[in-house]
Amino acid sequence: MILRALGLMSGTSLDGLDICFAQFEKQDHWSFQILKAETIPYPKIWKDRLRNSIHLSSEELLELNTDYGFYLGQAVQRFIESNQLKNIDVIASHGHTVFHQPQRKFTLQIGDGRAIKIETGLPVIYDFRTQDVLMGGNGAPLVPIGDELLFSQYDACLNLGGFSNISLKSNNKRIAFDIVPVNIILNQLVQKFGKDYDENGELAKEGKINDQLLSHLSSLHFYRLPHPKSLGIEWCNENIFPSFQNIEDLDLLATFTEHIAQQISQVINDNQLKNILFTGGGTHNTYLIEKIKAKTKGEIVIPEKVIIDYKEALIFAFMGILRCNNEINVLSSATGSFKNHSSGIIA
Ligand SMILES: Nc1ncnc2c1ncn2[C@@H]1O[C@H](COP(=O)(O)OP(=O)(O)OP(=O)(O)O)[C@@H](O)[C@H]1O
Ligand SMILES: CC(=O)N[C@H]1[C@@H]2OC[C@@H](O2)[C@@H](O)[C@@H]1O[C@H](C)C(=O)O
Repeated sequence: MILRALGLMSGTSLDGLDICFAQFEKQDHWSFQILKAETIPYPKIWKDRLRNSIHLSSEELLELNTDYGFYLGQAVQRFIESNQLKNIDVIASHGHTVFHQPQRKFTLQIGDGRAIKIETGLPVIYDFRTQDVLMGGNGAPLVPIGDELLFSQYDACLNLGGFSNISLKSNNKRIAFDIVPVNIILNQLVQKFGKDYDENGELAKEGKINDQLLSHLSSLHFYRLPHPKSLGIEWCNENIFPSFQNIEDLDLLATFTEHIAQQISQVINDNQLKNILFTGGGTHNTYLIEKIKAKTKGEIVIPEKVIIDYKEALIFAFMGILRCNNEINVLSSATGSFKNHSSGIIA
């Protein structure tokens, strides 16, 4: 049986809405094919509205939830029409994360799925994280189910986004954890040069590594903690940015790029990973990738661009398909909930 789904993903960097249209087939195991994928850049108004969402009153937030749902619905309807897509079984929408406090048992991804259904007339699955949080889990990471069922040929899958995270098999269980902040720091450092990101690590290449800062960064407690563990901007504000005083910007870039490469290669080497799939925007940073390759014995697999840029949206599309079949789409070994489950509200 062949099933086709549209996955919608709004990443932490607010560059735009990732849409991935893919088909999935289950024989003895699941396989996929990406048919069309696109990032729709957010207009300034939407970037501002989403960035400001944490400061809204309850009423304003409810209004944003509705407005953003219709925005998503219209964006995906335009995508369907302009690409003349047919035979779509389901739309799976991650939404935009506003709050995420699993310890207090709530997480909020806005963008009402019912509005997407009204705009498109298609079945929609949304709100993938809440059920896991209610079941004692962290509501994240969810992507490991896709790593397990669609990318099992790799020892591990590593994402280089705002933060770097990895999922891998350990004692027959898929575990996942954050490794080190990546673009959330690099992007901030290059702002002084009037850039959004350090293209191919060109600026980092020009700087000199500051050994004292490098050894301070390596000594941070987080890196010695066992999994599961995750990082957030609050951790960077407390532990990373204050150590950047009185050091040249180019040297900071060089040192932090080296730090990222060291932490990632240590995880690869410690877990004796033989082949690791790299995805997420940071995979385009050739200088960073060269550094990681130089420090590891494992094979760093760089897939085609569409997988680098759309793997998360692809996996959300896949989670939608699993949900339609009432199959498990969240792994408790990755999120910490009390059992595997099939999550997402069906609009
Ligand atoms: N050629 C390049 N050189 C260096 N960095 C790049 C390049 N292309 C993209 N990037 C980095 O990738 C980032 C976008 O990555 P991605 O879309 O995976 O982030 P995200 O979706 O916000 O992350 P997350 O998975 O944390 O939500 C850019 O902000 C930039 O830092
Ligand atoms: C709450 C939330 O939106 N978390 C995101 C975020 O962006 C990256 C990281 O933090 C990851 O844990 C998660 O998304 C990915 C897609 C996941 O759940 O696997």
